[in-house]
Amino acid sequence: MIDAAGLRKVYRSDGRDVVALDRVDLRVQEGEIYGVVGQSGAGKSTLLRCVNLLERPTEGTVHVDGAELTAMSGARLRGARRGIGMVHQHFALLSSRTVAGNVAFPLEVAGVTRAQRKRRVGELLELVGLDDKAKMHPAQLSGGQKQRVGIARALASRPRVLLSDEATSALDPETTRSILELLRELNQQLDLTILLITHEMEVIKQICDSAALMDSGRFAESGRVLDLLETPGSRLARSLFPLPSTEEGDGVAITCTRDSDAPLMSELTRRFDVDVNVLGGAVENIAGRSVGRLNVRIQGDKRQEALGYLSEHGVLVEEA
Ligand SMILES: Nc1ncnc2c1ncn2[C@@H]1O[C@H](COP(=O)(O)OP(=O)(O)OP(=O)(O)O)[C@@H](O)[C@H]1O
Repeated sequence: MIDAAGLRKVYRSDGRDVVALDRVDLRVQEGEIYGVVGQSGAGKSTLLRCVNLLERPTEGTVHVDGAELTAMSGARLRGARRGIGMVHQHFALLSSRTVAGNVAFPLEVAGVTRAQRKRRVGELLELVGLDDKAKMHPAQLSGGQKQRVGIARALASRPRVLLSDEATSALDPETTRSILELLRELNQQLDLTILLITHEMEVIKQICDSAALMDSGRFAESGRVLDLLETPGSRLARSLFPLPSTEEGDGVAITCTRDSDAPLMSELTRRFDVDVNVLGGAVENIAGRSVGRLNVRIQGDKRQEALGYLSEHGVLVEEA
């Protein structure tokens, strides 16, 4: 759905070049939620702005829904952009307009008739759970409600793709969760493809199917979240699901991302006559799946065979 290839963006600042994007390849499949996470200055906002051509990349191409945006300009580009909604960290609402007036704004710009606007605004406010707030002004709303207005406005022209620029960064944890749940519902109900940027691992954990870790204008890692969790040494996996640290130096970290019918631990002790000691760990819901990460100590003559057995059964085994 989104295919950006070889994206480079160089800004000229104070007489020197700043490379904000350094040959980034991004592929977001139709219907998925893709999160880009990284520290401040990593290039996340630049990437998002290059995807909808608010910023023209210095090099590289961007295709969205099969159309090459980098080959367009003027009215054609503005038309293509209607298929891409955007939500902002600080909501970007018009304070003089009501909630309904804010949501109607892009429809007015697009020349939609008054009757159609009214119907569409009603549908959109219902979709985001604000049908009783139509006549209020942004100043009368909570942060979460403002973001719901921002989301409704972004969906006004029925885009197939939604870009989210730190949509939950200004919100408290509980409101963040409810906005993320809303995004997940919209993704499923409307088959909406979502590309979001964030600096919060929780966002990736809660709703993303795929993710990339951005560092100095590049993707240090990218892929399906569950695949990354099964990738030895993945930084993203470690940040997503850190293992509780233990005093023991000989622990083995094991990560299990699939449901297993086999009682693996008791099988280990039976088959290989090893002692298994759980030093710490947790089970969390990540990308819609229960993922377990344990720090264990396995002792016995057949320790290596036991670890091999775990690997054969799809468990990621990382020795200290
Ligand atoms: N218009 C600009 N002119 C010059 N340099 C810029 C411009 N916009 C961004 N940069 C630089 O490009 C780099 C990437 O910035 P960008 O805003 O994309 O990072 P980010 O990961 O989104 O950071 P943050 O989370 O703080 O918004 C930074 O070094 C930044 O200073």
